[in-house]
Amino acid sequence: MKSDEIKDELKPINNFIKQNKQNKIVLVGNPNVGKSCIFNYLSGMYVDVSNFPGTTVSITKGKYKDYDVYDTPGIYGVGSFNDEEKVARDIILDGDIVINVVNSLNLERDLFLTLQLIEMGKKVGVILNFSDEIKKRKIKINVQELSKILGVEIIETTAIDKKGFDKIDHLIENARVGNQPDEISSIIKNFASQNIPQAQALLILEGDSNISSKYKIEKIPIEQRENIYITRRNRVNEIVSQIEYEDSTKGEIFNWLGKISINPITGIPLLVMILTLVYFFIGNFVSQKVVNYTENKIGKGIFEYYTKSFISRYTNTEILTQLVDENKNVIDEKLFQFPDGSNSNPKLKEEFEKFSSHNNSISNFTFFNPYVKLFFGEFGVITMTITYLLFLLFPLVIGFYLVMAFLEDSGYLPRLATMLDRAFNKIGLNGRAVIPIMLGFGCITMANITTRLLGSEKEKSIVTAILQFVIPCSAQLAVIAVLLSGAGLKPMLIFITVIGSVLILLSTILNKLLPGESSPLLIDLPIMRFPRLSNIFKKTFYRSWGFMKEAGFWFFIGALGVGILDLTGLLKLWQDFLNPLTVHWLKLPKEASTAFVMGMVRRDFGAAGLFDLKLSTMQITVAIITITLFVPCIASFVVMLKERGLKEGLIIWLGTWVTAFFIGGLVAQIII
Ligand SMILES: Nc1nc2c(ncn2[C@@H]2O[C@H](COP(=O)(O)OP(=O)(O)OP(=O)(O)O)[C@@H](O)[C@H]2O)c(=O)[nH]1
Ligand SMILES: [Mg+2]
Repeated sequence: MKSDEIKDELKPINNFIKQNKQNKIVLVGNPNVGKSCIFNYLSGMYVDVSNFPGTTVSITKGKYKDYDVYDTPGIYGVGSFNDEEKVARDIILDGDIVINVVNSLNLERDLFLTLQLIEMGKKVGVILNFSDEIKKRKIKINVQELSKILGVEIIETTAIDKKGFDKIDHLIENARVGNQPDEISSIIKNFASQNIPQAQALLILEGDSNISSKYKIEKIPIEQRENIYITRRNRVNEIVSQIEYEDSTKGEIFNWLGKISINPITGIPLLVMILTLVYFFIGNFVSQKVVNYTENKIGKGIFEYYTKSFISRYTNTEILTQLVDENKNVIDEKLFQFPDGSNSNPKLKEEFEKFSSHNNSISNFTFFNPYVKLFFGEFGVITMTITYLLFLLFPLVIGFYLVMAFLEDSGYLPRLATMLDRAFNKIGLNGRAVIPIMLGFGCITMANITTRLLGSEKEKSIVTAILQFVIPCSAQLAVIAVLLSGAGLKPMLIFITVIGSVLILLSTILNKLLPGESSPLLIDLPIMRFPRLSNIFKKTFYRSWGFMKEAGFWFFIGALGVGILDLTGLLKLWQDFLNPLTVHWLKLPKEASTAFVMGMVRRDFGAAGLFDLKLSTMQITVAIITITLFVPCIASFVVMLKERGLKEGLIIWLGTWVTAFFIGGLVAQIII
């Protein structure tokens, strides 16, 4: 039906409404929520009821006691986007009482309209329909609390069985103007002086051109409308998380957790607690126990040992094998030299194999041929990369995705995003950015890829920069924690202050400089519950595998790149260039620059290289600041180039070098 036809069709209704002094009740709701079922009951008339959204496309009028009752087409909002909306809008504006029918299963969706009706200043009563369905699904809605929050009367019904219909009279008699959110009422007040009723004023603000032209108001900027929508959407999320939960003791506890997780005052301490638990799981269990085993026993002890032994048969090799006790003290060691490969000296080879077959033996292979070294040496493209990828990174990535899937499916992550949304808005992001940033504490490469879920290019750029500059990955965090552990509180405070300031400065500047808009947080808040484990495992598996498939190759490319830099002497040159800066500006021993350059291969190498140096407390502080700010590991650099393009990637990369040395040096000049 075209809108003109509808207008024509409405004329008689409008005329009729004007003549009629009786109270007008309008049934309003999203499509397929049971309005016509209720209308049929009230009016005793038959209106087509079907399980297909959009069954009612025009207005039907009936009588109930002294009231005129109108059935309207299903709408998602009062406005003028389509014909159904226009028809419904006119009737709503004219009605005395709005009975808003809501599908209890779809509160996140339906309450959006409820809030709008209340904000219009209409007398509203709410029917929560589909009670049978929510009972089946063991969902509970705290109706009293919802009624208190909205400030209107609410009843529960099952329209197909006419259950709860005995309370409809009570609902009609008690329909009233609900609670008005401050944000909206203050904007609407401006219109009051122009004699525009509240409902019309709201619609004008929401960009309804029919109404604004009627009142001769100029076009309202689009931001205004978006602002209202976002505020309303966020309010719906907050409300739903407060009143909906699983019908069990467990459900009530989870509902309570959901409630406190969304309010910053209780949510931040809860976040700290959750992060502590995550730290114990990832930091203690996965990266200490699991990775220790996979990296040292399987990666180095089996994979690298056999690969290198095999290679050593054919090329000039020196092997230092040490036997160690539980405390890693060397109890015995032997040096085996095979200038022509071990195959040419079977006796010594046998001796080596026997000696190194001890349980607690560690063998260090030195290859002299530069190409063999490039692929199989200490930082060999094949040996190190495979150990690193499969036996260190893979378990860690699984651990991180597991935690994220758990937080996501329990309903916590969307609430965290909602809670942090306001703070993130200040730096040009929305709450969703919390996901890549949290993943960054695991692996920056993994987080780089996850920036794809952000809404706009601007957000992607800002988060990528934050990840590269200020977020230490888990490998680095471990080293930072060790370095800080003996150093006391002061270095830690300096570290956090400096890194925090860089974070705020960086994101504020980028938010100002980068063109484009950040997208609003449109997120549905699911019920808080204990997640289904099978779902979590499935998610974790697909994500981890997907990551390895996507990023694995780039780790090889990165390692090859650094290997070639090393072979050609460029790495040394770079190190020599950094030496004076390190000594005079950062006030660190010159060997620290080796640690920095090694940080390009793997960020933790960089930090680990610092263990061997004798550093004062303040030098430690400078070193960990520099290393945190400093270039990402080569794999994350390559993946960043792929995600963000050559230009942006290189700018960020160079930016991190300059910032790291500038800020690190500045701190050094002040505190050392
Ligand atoms: N299980 C269950 N089904 C219901 C309930 N109320 C309505 N239905 C079913 O939901 C479908 C839609 O009902 P309608 O009354 O046509 O909904 P409506 O809001 O008028 O729909 P539109 O006119 O399309 O916007 C029908 O199949 C009804 O049988 C309820 O309380 N429980
Ligand atoms: Mg209908």
